[in-house]
Amino acid sequence: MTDIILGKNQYGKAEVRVVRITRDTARHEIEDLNVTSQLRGDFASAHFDGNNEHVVATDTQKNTVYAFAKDGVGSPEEFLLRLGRHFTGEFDWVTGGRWEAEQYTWQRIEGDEGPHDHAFVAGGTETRTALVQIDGDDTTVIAGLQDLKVLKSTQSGFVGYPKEKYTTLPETEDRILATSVTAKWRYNRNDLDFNEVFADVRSRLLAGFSRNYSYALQHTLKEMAEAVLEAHPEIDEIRFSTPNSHHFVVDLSPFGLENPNEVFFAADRPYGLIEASFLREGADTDHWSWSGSAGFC
Ligand SMILES: O=c1[nH]c(=O)c2[nH]c(=O)[nH]c2[nH]1
Repeated sequence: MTDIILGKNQYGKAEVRVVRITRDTARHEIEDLNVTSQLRGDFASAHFDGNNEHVVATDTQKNTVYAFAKDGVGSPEEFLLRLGRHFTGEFDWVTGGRWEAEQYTWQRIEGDEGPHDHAFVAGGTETRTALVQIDGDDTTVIAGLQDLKVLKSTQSGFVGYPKEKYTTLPETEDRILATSVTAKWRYNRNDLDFNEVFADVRSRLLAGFSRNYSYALQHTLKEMAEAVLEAHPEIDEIRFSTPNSHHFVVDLSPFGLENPNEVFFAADRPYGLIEASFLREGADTDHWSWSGSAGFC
């Protein structure tokens, strides 16, 4: 018999879809989440002995998500912290875990008499994300957003790159810059008003994107990161994954027409993929809490 030991493992229920309507008044609130709960700890006997006495069923984890939603969500970060503290507090052998959520954006429909009380429209492509990682006494919260589509129609260029035998790209000092931002930022505290900080980070990301001339998407990411890290000492690090959604000027000369950056072909692929992390000086460049977050360098 080959000796086998158990390496890293975690388990739980993935993608629990929960919609919480707060209906204390006629003006309803909606919170729409996709929650994943994964436990880590001593689960060797389940893997080696067929003994499930430590296995808090994934079905139980799913039910806990729905039961906790009865008390309200509040913010995805707080909701995940409640779940994580519950599982690590309730079961001695659960020493940590990973709790992750996406929150979908719903906005009130503008009705005849202003914002509607209980009718909503999906808020475009953007999704808010949250992650809570617990390892023993360490709890780390990472907030984020994905698929936030932004574009500026001028004040962007790309020049000065190496020209060699495979280079055909012409330099430009006036192009469209467009991307779909996926960003995640790591907090150094857990006692925050997460909704308030999220709203402010989002608006600073947009301000950073739009503020200055862009020499490259790389340069603009640094502007966005700086806007966030300067204003939020409770954030140690922000990571980006951003496709450069190329817009090519269409050659209209065959039709005898000029095209001074007015008509573009919006290519969906291939796209440049620009990823970068920015940290407060002295922060941990490889913090353990990023483990399992795919799609970032
Ligand atoms: O903002 C850009 N960054 C690049 O790295 C790059 N490369 C490229 O071909 N175009 C661009 N644009």
